[in-house]
Amino acid sequence: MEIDGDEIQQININFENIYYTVSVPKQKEKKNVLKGISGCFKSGELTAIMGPSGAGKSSLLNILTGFTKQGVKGVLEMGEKNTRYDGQKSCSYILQEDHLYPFFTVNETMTIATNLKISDRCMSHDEKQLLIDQILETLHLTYVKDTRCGSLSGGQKKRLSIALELIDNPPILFLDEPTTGLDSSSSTHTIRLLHNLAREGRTIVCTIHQPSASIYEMFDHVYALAEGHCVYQGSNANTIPYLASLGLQCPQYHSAPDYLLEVTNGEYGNFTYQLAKAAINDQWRSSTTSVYIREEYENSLDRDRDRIDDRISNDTDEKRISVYTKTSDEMSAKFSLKGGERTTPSEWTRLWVLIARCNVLLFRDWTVTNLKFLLHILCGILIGLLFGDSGVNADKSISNVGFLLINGVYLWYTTMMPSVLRFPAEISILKKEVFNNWYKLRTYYLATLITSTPLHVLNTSIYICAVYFLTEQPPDSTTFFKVLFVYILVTIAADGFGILLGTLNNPVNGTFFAAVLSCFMIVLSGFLVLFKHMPKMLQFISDTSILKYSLEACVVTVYEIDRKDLQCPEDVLYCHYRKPETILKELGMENGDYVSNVIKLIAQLLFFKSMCYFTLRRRLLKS
Ligand SMILES: Nc1ncnc2c1ncn2[C@@H]1O[C@H](COP(=O)(O)OP(=O)(O)OP(=O)(O)O)[C@@H](O)[C@H]1O
Repeated sequence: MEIDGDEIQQININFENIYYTVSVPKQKEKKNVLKGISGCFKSGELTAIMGPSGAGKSSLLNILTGFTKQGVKGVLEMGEKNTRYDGQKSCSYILQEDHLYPFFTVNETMTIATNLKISDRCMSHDEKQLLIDQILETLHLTYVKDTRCGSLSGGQKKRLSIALELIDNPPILFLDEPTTGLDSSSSTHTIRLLHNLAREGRTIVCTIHQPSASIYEMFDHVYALAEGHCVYQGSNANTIPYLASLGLQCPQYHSAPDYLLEVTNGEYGNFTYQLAKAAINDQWRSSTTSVYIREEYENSLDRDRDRIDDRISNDTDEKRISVYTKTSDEMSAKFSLKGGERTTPSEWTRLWVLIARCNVLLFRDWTVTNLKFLLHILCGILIGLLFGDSGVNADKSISNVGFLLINGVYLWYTTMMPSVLRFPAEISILKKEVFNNWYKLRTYYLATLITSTPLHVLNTSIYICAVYFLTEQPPDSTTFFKVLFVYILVTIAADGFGILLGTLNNPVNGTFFAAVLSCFMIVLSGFLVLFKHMPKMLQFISDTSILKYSLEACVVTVYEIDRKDLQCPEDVLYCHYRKPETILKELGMENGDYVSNVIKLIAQLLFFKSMCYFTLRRRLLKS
């Protein structure tokens, strides 16, 4: 099978006078995180953004990727001068943590990503599989192709995260601390891989905390930050000569990255200002600089001169070429099947891919589906047995109203609580995928709605079937389906309410607010405190309780005016609630109407669901 080769677009990133300020709570003055830094990250080079903790590395990366826009001033250009910067469209951002679904295998994860990124019109299924196989081979992941992501090692997860972003062959790759959490051999492997990918013409930029000397040597360009200033921009080999030019002689047995970090950390005094001034000069990036330095420092100590010379000769292009030629050739041979003009699938196609992914996830994560089924059946039987024949027994009518409320409360809680925790857990994956243009947020949200709704209907039906018949509610199908419909609406609304709280708060606060607000909803449902007994000025609050509408809709359905009298047990002398209308009057629901309550339920449900989308969007932008 032959697919035309795909040229990698060569894009340089230029930035000038980047200032980034943030507001700090309880402080009048804004904090200057980046203080007018400039630089150029070239295609075909692997760039390291280095510096001590808090220097502004992540802030710079977030600005370059387009993640951070607020509080940023300066010029960012991509490619030719004056080209409009649209980092988000041309780059992929690989975050520090590897956010992968643990229930999918490596091959499945790659297939889903390929289907989301490449249209079927430009690549057949077999061609996509070939592309996946090649990327996996290049990243040494073929042997774990059928392993679930949850069982991968840290290094394998990192390589898979890179593999996922290589599918659409982005010209720019940003990585936030790609070696964090990896052992030294995995770290070296990952950086070597990035180096090779850069050699194909990509612009690869990563932040790195404290690279070893061998890792440092693989970076073509080093951009060091300290206190928001650029304190060095140049090749790895020029680091020591650069510092020496400012009188900072690297001690014997110190590696260049260690010494650079020590200097930027202020271990030899505060040189930030001098370094920032000297770093404006970008002569340190070119290999010719090395020759210049050799002359410049001819008079330095023999030991230092030897080291400088060693560094310079190590960095000659000749050496680089001899080391990487083989790998580059291998890589280009492998990537010759990357595909010609690639088009992205429509959002409609992506929707189906996401629906399929959500469905598989639901069935693989047995705690979400099987356990819920089982619990609904067990709880349905238990609650049904507890309330016994309350549906027909006139002596148990008050218990039966309690039963109609308890059903709503049970379904509300069991649906809302997992939903509060669901999106905080998924937000990182969502953030990564939406930002890297896998799909739009609305497509994802629609897919989750489409997948979760049938599950809510099924769970509610299982529970209601058990309790309805065990408690001997009216046996006609119309009443059954009317009651079932009300509880389905409660369940779907609970899901929306949970997601809303989950996206507005962190999980701890989310569950706290969910519990407190639900308690109020129960109290305001019109059963524990009758509506007529509520203070007049507070009656309107009960309108916010979704459980009030569900209870009223169920009570007016079960105790409709023309229902026959309820049975009074022989051993009971007097049954006050024998006539259904007595119950309705007692609860103040004699004028209650099923349809209007259902409309209010639907309105609340739609409100929660649409608010969820906006809060999710806000949360995504904020994080
Ligand atoms: N949104 C923000 N609000 C307040 N302070 C911020 C914000 N963003 C960054 N900062 C501050 O700016 C400084 C630089 O942060 P940044 O995360 O860029 O540093 P870093 O070099 O990546 O550090 P590390 O290596 O520890 O991750 C820190 O002091 C941080 O507290």
